[in-house]
Amino acid sequence: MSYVDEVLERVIAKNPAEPEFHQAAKEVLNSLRPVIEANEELYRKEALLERLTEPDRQFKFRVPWVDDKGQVQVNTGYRVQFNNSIGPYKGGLRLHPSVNLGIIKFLGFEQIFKNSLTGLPIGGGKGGSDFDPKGKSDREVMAFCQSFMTELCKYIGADTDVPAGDIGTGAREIGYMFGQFKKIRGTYEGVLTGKGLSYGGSLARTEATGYGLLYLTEEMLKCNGHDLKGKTVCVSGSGNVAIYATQKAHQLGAKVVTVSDSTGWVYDPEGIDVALLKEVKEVKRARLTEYAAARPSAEYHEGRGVWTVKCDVALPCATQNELLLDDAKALVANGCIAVAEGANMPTTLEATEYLQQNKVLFAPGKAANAGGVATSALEMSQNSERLSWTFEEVDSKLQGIMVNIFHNLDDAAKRYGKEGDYVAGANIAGFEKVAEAMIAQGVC
Ligand SMILES: NC(=O)C1=CN([C@@H]2O[C@H](COP(=O)(O)OP(=O)(O)OC[C@H]3O[C@@H](n4cnc5c(N)ncnc54)[C@H](O)[C@@H]3O)[C@@H](O)[C@H]2O)C=CC1
Ligand SMILES: O=C(O)CCC(=O)C(=O)O
Repeated sequence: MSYVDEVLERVIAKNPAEPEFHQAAKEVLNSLRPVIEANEELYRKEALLERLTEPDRQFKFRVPWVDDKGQVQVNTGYRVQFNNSIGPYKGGLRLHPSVNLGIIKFLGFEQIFKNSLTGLPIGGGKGGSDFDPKGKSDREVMAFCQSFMTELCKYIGADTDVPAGDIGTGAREIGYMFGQFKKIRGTYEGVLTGKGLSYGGSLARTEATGYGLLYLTEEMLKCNGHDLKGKTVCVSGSGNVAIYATQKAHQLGAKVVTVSDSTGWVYDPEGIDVALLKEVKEVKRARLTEYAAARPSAEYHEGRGVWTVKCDVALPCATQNELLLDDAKALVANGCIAVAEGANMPTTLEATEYLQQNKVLFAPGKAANAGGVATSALEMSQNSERLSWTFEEVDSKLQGIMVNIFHNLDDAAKRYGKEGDYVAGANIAGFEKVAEAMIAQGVC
């Protein structure tokens, strides 16, 4: 049996009932086969893949808090510190009822390679809780965040592990968590990123994941003889990533015609009105029905359906496994030329394979959405030097990082005879640096 197959079997046996983690491990290890085969003796002796697929450590803890009726509620908190061979653990905190250990492990595993691709010194980690901020009062969210941080603060620090936002964790939640960290630990340090601008946050971090997605997509299209300008784009989701992806797509001359949330989706043939979307989602925290009610050109549909709309470019920006094989077939049938993942692992393995077989340019999330964590690393740099950079300075560094990521993964794919396979390219380019650092640091 090949080394990759042995390790995949081991991952499944050792981590039962964690399908998302199995899926991420399969995607990465299968596409690393040519690299592993070229170095098999060394990697086997080093047990490199066994070490890479086993988190350094994982924390699971009780998060009790009191709701507005005086009732005690109990959630489960997680932090998985996956790999710190190239820098302190770095990765977001997801607050969503679906969160479990397997989901946090898939996200933490992906983060290792994504963070390596940024070219910045950050290792991979992820955390979160099954707490649902939806429908909770600000006081309830604060109570949860304070309780969550009361435990998490034992394991994190500016040079150890630096969490940030993800689904359900935005500026409000980061603020409450930062306040509690400071109160308990008594230090003022860059322990979280995505902070507010008045207390150490970086300009452009809010926009970074969505903007970065478009910078990479534009470069991928350009290098394949296409122009983003004039293209019709379908976006899914309507959170942080989706909003700023839509905004940047419009700035670059494309037209985004869809967005979605967990209950429905909007088709707006005149182009999504970003100011209205921000008002509905960021200010009112309301459903997309409110967007459709205020916008005469928009149609609202219940359920899923974004990928049935004819588009040139598809940007899944909601959550994992939201673009299925049938969706991929519909995109291909409608002439879609590119898919770039704003979310983490939004495309199933079967759908990815179908898109690639049908010559759709496919940029995987660990490359395409790396602008968020890259800008978080820029926030860490600013915190360390006690300075703040301008929006333009951060945005231009972000743009450079995203263009570089594309060329690095394009080169890596070519080096291993997989030209145009950006999934393989991203995994290989991300893996090479981490593998070298792990071997250089000995058995640890
Ligand atoms: N915020 C960031 O900087 C980064 C986020 N990501 C990824 O991007 C994705 C979106 O994250 P954010 O925009 O930050 O979160 P968010 O909480 O701001 O928005 C999430 C969006 O996804 C939608 N959504 C959630 N579950 C859904 C479901 N089952 N079906 C349809 N829609 C659903 C929500 O309605 C919301 O519109 C996630 O996969 C996250 O891991 C990746 C890199 C960085
Ligand atoms: O900004 C960060 O540290 C993490 C962003 C994130 O969670 C991700 O890249 O998926």
